[in-house]
This record gives sequence, structure tokens and C-alpha cells, in this order.
Amino acid sequence: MGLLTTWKTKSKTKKAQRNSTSSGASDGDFAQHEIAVSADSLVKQDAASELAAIPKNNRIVSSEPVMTVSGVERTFSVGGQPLHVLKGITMQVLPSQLVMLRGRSGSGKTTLLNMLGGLDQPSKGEIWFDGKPFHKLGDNDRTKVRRMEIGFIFQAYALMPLLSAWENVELSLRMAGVPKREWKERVAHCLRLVGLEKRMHHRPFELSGGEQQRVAIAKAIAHRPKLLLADEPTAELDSQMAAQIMAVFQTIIATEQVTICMTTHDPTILEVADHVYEMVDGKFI
Ligand SMILES: Nc1ncnc2c1ncn2[C@@H]1O[C@H](COP(=O)(O)OP(=O)(O)OP(=O)(O)O)[C@@H](O)[C@H]1O
Repeated sequence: MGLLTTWKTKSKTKKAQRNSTSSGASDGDFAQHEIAVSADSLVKQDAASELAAIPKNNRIVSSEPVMTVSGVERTFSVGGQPLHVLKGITMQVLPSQLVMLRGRSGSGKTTLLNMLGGLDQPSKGEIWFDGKPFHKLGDNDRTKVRRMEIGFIFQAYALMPLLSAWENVELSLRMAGVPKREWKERVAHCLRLVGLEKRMHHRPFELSGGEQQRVAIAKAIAHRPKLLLADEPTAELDSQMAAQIMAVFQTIIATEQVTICMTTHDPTILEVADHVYEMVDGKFI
């Protein structure tokens, strides 16, 4: 059985799992069985029992869209001339979905992702995140929302090079204003979830690319964001590492009730998405 078949099997079980309660087994059990193994050996395991072993985040998941984008355009001024990069984007992201934006280089994926994360604003159109009008909010208000409710993952990991995996994840809790007494348990949980409990005290240069990206994921989910945005998270990785990252994404959707929207060039990972938006020259086709 190939990797994609494995992912699909897991994907079919995940919606049922989202609504189930924890079996009470330790979350460390999952990390040992799931992420730290080779992607092929995932096939041999019972996906349902693995996921049941992970304690669920106790957030109540609404069925309302996490993100609603309507008629979004973005025009930059380049050398005094308008450059129309986004030309009327409309999309919805539902809770606990894995949504992919696919398209050639220059099609506008990163420009759109920046707007979904409140880093930039549309020239025209509306972006609603969890009931908040990102297209109307000022910089400070968007920054507050972003810090509390959105996590970012980048192609180049964006870890602090002198800090260990543990300290990198802890930093994100500090930035989000999470009380210090909660740090230890949450950092350990997030690093176990991504299968890095044995690498907690390694610094980025002591980790492989895939491991660094898993630290970046632990860091991005530590403050329990509703939405995770990932810009080409597998672009630097070989296919097996990319498969592990996608397995981690499926795990955190099931256990942390996070919603993920990512960009990709990689056609081999599209099959795990709940929805794929294909972008060509600033529009969805
Ligand atoms: N701040 C900006 N000012 C002017 N032009 C910009 C700006 N940001 C993006 N662009 C232009 O918008 C277009 C789309 O860029 P974007 O980074 O969104 O594409 P992309 O699909 O993410 O590409 P890639 O896959 O290579 O990252 C490009 O032509 C880029 O030069």
C-alpha cells in the first residue's frame, strides 16, 4: 500500500475521531507509534486506535467557516504602475479542514496566504476570520488576533538558531501571553505530538530538515491557534519527510481541532487535502 492510500485511510477515520473522546491512553504512546517511524510503516498500524490514544484539545468546534473570503483583489504599485496580483478570490475554509492552495510560482499563493493571516489587506473585497473583518481592522488589531489565534509555518522553518527545540516552542507560548505555569506541560505535549520527544533539547542545526519543520509545527500550534497557515511547508523536504509532515498535519487536525491552509507546488501531496484551490494568475480555476 502506498503513502497516499495510508493518508486516505487516516483521512476517512479522522472526522469520526474528531467527535470521539479520548481513550485515556498517554499521548506519548502516539508519538512513539506515529511520527518517529518511517512513513511506510504507518500503513501497518491501525489509524483509528492511534488517534484514539491522543487526548483531544477540549475546544468546542463550531460548524461556521473559520475563514470567508469574498471578491478579494490585491494590487501593488510597481514603478508607478498597478500590478494586479489577486483578481477576485472567493473561498471558504471550514473548521478542521486541510485546505491547499496550489499554483505555479508567481500565481499569487503567498500574497493570498499573507492576507488570510492578516499580514496584508486586500485592495478590494472582504476577509472574515472567525467573525472578525480582517479587511477593516487596523494593524494593531490584526496583530492581536494573529498572535492569539493563528499559527504560521514557513518553508525555511524560521526557528531561533540558538534555542533548543523546547525553548523555541516555549517562546511561542511566551509571545502569546500563555501563563508560565502552563508552559512545561504544553511544550512537552506539542513536541510529543510531532514525534520529537527524543530531540527536545537539540538546537536546529542538530536536527534534520524534517525534524526542524516538526519543531516549527509544534511551535506554531503551542498557543492553540484556530488556524494554521503554512507556506510551502514541504518544499525543502524529500518525499518521505514530506509524507511525515502531512501525517503530522492530519494528527494535529484530529487532536488539536486546528484548521490548516497551506500552499504547495507538490502534486504528490494533494490527495490528503479536504479541498484544493488551483490558482492561475491571481484567480482560482
Ligand atoms: N509587495 C509586493 N510588491 C509588488 N509585487 C509583489 C509584491 N508581493 C508580491 N508581488 C508580486 O505578486 C506576484 C505573486 O507573488 P506571490 O509571492 O504571491 O506568488 P506565489 O504563487 O506565492 O509564488 P511562489 O510559489 O514562487 O512563492 C509576483 O509577480 C510578485 O512579484
